[in-house]
Amino acid sequence: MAFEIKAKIANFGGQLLKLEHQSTSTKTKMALNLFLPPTPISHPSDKIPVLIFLSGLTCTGDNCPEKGFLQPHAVKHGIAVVYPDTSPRGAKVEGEDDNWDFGSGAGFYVDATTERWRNNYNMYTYINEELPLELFKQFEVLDSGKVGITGHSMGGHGALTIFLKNPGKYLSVSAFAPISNPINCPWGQKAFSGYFGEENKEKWAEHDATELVKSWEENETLEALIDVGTADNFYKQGQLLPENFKKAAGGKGVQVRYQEGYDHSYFFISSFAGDHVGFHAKYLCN
Ligand SMILES: N[C@@H](CCC(=O)N[C@@H](CS)C(=O)NCC(=O)O)C(=O)O
Repeated sequence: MAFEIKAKIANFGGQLLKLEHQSTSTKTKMALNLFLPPTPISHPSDKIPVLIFLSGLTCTGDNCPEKGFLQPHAVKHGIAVVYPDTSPRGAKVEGEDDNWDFGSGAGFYVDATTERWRNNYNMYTYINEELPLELFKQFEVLDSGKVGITGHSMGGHGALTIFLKNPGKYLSVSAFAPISNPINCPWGQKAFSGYFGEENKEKWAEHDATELVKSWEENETLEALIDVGTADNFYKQGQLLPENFKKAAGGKGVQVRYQEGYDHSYFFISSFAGDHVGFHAKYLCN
């Protein structure tokens, strides 16, 4: 459904709109932030390209605009940034608030198939279909043909899988410390067991970037940009496994950069936000 504009906040010369709407995918109210760069815009279509940023575990759509700061770089390139939430909230699913890495704040950008979760936990459809449809309907200035996707950690997993599952729909993809091979890490195994069931391994593979990239044939190239900090404890614990993704991608052009001394936090994201927005601008702004 249409968005209610709860607030407009001046930010880096543009405006951060705090939006809320009723979602048919999650059957809950969903909050998000939309950052609009200042006009005039100078893109061939006269519309504003869009970059979707998917956040990680425990986050809402507020963490990144408040601490990740993609906005000044988006202003430089004339790009809008969408910061959605990471799960439904208040769906009243039994146990949804019991874990920080499963349930609320941890929707994993999948459509759940298990009885308990499937009514509300449909973040794949929400992000990939409902949200853009509603945004392009209400904000006609946004360019529906110029959309890129990025994200952090669980959101990096969301960005990579949503990009790979929809060839041609998104023009660019990047990720900060993504969960790159969820079927082989504790976070992913816990989430996929809950959302798909322990036995449904076929479904698990459908939402695993490392599995998906093996069959990626779009021109045989995949110019993804991935950054991972070498001091990231989740990387050290084997939750992220970017090396598995890189290996599975073979010579397809995936760039994985290991950033010396950086951890998993938004200090890391803000440090490389400019590189990522610039990377997307190459594909979105021509
Ligand atoms: N709460 C977790 C940490 C979760 C965490 O680090 N989440 C990341 C995303 S995977 C994050 O960005 N958290 C929010 C923040 O730092 O603003 C813990 O206690 O280990």
